[in-house]
Amino acid sequence: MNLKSIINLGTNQQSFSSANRIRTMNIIGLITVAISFLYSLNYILFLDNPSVGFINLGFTFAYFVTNVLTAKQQPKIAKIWFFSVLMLHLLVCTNVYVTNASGFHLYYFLVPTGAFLLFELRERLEQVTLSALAMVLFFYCENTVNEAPLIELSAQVNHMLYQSVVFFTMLEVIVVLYIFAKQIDKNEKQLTLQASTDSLTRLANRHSFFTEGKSLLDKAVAHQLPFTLVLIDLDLFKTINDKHGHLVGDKCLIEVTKTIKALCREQDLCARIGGEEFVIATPNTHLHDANKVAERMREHIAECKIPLTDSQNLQCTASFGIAEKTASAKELKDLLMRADKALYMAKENGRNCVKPYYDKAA
Ligand SMILES: Nc1nc2c(ncn2[C@@H]2O[C@H](COP(=O)(O)OP(=O)(O)OP(=O)(O)O)[C@@H](O)[C@H]2O)c(=O)[nH]1
Repeated sequence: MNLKSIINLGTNQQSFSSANRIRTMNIIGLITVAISFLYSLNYILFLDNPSVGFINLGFTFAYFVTNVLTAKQQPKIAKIWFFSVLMLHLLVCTNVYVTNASGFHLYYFLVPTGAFLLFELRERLEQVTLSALAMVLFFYCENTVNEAPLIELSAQVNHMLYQSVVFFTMLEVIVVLYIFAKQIDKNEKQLTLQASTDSLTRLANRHSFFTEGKSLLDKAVAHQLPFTLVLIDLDLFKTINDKHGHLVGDKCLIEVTKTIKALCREQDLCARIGGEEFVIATPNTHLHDANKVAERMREHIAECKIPLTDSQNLQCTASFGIAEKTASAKELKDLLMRADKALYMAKENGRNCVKPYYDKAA
């Protein structure tokens, strides 16, 4: 089991944001285990106090239980357990091992930050209760003097410990914020992708086509470059759905997408703008060139075989309407209207053919 799979423990079957929180809990759990272990070694090896070192190893093990609980799909219990162990540990450190001059109780600052970042938004009670408890315990530790600490520390060592607490607190805050900033960035990218992509074919959706297509067309107009729209509509698709079912219909759409994509260039914008309607925006392309590509696409679609059974295949065809940008059609909606008129002619002409729209004014 590598580090990545340990970090991902318990994230199966969780929603995207819950999985992120669990992952972060696992990372914090492991970091805390490491820090607590280092302190244990410090007590045993450098401060010559094995009993405190071994008590601390017990806390180290307790922190590790957090990761076991998340692995067992108990994320909420794992988080409550982690913060409870942390707060008890800090109390023991400050009021049993040493004194508040060590600054151990400053670690209580991590509790509200951690609780609000790690618990789900709906787990308000847990967030508020743990934060309030951390505040109470911080002030309790700050205002009580441990008269009989298990380890007597010099002012210099206390100062060193105090600095190490501040260092690790800052480090943990930085790591947590970094992880969350990365997750937010990843979530934003995923949401943007979902909002602009058709889930079945993974092509750009209607909304995305109108924004990206407009920008491509505007560039073509500004630089006086050719620009052509190819509108594609599967023939008698309703019959395919009715005869073979929607799943076969979906397979058909996926196969047609693959065929179209394979014949598109990098700069072409391919989108699914309706149920069985696709559009390709082809920058830097004249009508006659787009016509050739569309003709090739039509042939490839008609040759495409969608397996129904071991011995039976389904073949479908598509009709094409093409329109080029002209002086009288410089808007995406004008071009789409013209391509749609040409497509209507293709359907009228018996389907499975390509029809260009000729601008009479041109
Ligand atoms: N399987 C499947 N079918 C869809 C999807 N979106 C739309 N459809 C179907 O596509 C069919 C479109 O039918 P029509 O608009 O009548 O067109 P057509 O049967 O292709 O006829 P022509 O365009 O005249 O050749 C309808 O039956 C819709 O239910 C989808 O995502 N998956």
